[in-house]
Amino acid sequence: MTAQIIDGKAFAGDLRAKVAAMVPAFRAKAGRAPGLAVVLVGEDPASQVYVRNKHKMTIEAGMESFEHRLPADTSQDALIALVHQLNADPSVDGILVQLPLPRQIDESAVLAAIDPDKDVDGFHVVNVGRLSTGMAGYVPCTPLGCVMLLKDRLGDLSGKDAVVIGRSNIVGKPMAQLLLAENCTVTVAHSRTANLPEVVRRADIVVAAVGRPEMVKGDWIKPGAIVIDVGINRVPGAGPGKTKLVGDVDFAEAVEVAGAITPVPGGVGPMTIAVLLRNTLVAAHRLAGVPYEKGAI
Ligand SMILES: Nc1nc(=O)c2c([nH]1)NC[C@@H]1CN(c3ccc(C(=O)N[C@@H](CCC(=O)O)C(=O)O)cc3)C=[N+]21
Repeated sequence: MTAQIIDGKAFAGDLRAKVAAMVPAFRAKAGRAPGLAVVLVGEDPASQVYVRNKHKMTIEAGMESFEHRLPADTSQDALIALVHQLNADPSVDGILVQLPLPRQIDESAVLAAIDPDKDVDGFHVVNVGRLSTGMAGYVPCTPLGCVMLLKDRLGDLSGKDAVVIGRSNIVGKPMAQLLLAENCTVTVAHSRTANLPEVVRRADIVVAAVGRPEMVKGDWIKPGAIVIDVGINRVPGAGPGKTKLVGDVDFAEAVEVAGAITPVPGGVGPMTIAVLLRNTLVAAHRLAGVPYEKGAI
């Protein structure tokens, strides 16, 4: 049996269209567009591509995009001063500080400076706490996008065995919290997990978020399982000087065993930006006091 390919790019396109469709009504009620501020420190080429795409898609959704590009040698105090300015700016509903940050800057200090009610990335400890205690807050975009793909495929996730490979604050841990909230039985595996292939073989749902190219092999997958590949790894491609993107899952092998699988690229990646716009729309409603129908998107 060959797995169904989960088209994250198409799903993300639909989600962005739904967000865009809700913007005019928000504008009419609030008298302004939702606004997203993105802060990029330094010149990392991959980060620049991502920030450019995000800007384009924010505009396409009818929202305001505020870009702040700072030099690589920016001080922590200067960055935090900008965050405070964005916290106070009534035209800004969402603030995203692109990670990773240069060495001289303490990431946790910067994230802590963001107003939790503008923290559309869901990285502030207040939102981490809200997620883990079941309160309404902002949920990190990548794991929320993964859950949307899973629910679209499976409907109710109750009672499913889920294995999350990776324990980062950005994907692994919030992913585990979200799956728990969906009544999955959740295992979080990581680099010290004993018998990882065996652990993964138990799972109805596998989420791979470790950043190791093609680590998860086909014979680790239970036949029919749903495989969500969060990895985006650039590796040498066909021919000199060429590169290609691969996930954390050996796609060619896993596609022969899984029930459904996300490709890389075109799987989870595009969902991240779509959910960012969705979170910004929600933040705009909350901050402007415009009612937002829970679960509208
Ligand atoms: N504060 C913060 N929030 C983030 O959400 C954040 C961040 N920092 N730092 C960097 C990572 C990376 N990230 C991606 C978003 C979209 C794609 C994406 O759309 N990928 C496409 C295309 C990939 C390509 O062609 O390069 C795909 O997988 O199909 C990938 C990666 C968000 N990040």
